[in-house]
Amino acid sequence: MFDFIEFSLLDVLDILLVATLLYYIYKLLKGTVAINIVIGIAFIFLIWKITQVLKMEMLSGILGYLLSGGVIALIIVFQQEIRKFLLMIGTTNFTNKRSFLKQLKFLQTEIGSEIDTEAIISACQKMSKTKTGALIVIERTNALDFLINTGDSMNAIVNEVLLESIFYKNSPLHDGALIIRDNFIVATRVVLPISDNAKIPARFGLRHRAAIGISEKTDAVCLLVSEETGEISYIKDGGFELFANYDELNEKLKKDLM
Ligand SMILES: Nc1ncnc2c1ncn2[C@@H]1O[C@H](COP(=O)(O)OP(=O)(O)OP(=O)(O)O)[C@@H](O)[C@H]1O
Repeated sequence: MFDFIEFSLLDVLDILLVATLLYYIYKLLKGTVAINIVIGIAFIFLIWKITQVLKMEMLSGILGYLLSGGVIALIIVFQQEIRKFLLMIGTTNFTNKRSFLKQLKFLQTEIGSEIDTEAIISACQKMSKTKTGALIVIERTNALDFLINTGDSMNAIVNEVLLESIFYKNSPLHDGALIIRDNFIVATRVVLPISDNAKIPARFGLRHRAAIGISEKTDAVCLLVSEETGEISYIKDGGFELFANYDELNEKLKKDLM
């Protein structure tokens, strides 16, 4: 019955590539107003295809012109998003040899196997008690080099006291975010992209929006201590990860860094 459907290995590859592309576009646009525009365009595209199949010449012609001429308009409207998308593609595993090797799992190593999560969480606990604001970004497979340039690079092994002193209110390094790669603090005073997700409650300020922003655009995870409330937040994939206690937080972090 389905003899007319020819399906080759290339078609499978084609579908996989389109799915990957759509996934990245979705990841990039998730939570932004741009997603509504994309849904609108996808809808017009669908109607255009239907009108083509039904041979409705006039409507299909109008929609065809609209879609082809709209490409340039789209590039202008989505300038920022296209830039971020290319940046994200350019900084994923394949250009990062170290992460790429880890992805291949030849050595069965874990991305953050050596990261001293206990020291990080313990520092957060202390900063929470003193209501010291902190923003710690932990790199996973997406390289964060493009962010490091916005701050001061550093090369220090993760250490509880060091983390506390960096975020100490009078320290010249306390502002912005700190980046951890493997078990090293590789940058401080980093400026992160701010999320424009309209669903983030108004009580969360720029520190929270910055953590959400970077976790939307890359697969990095963030630990954040609020200066106002002392509350510790764990942010991943553009949202807050809930935890009941510090042991659970440590377990989650270790698992996510595998
Ligand atoms: N784009 C950014 N990248 C990195 N850090 C940022 C960024 N924007 C703000 N911050 C940090 O957040 C601090 C300001 O936090 P703000 O009070 O707006 O945030 P908040 O989410 O309300 O957090 P808190 O509960 O700690 O007040 C700044 O001093 C700076 O250190």
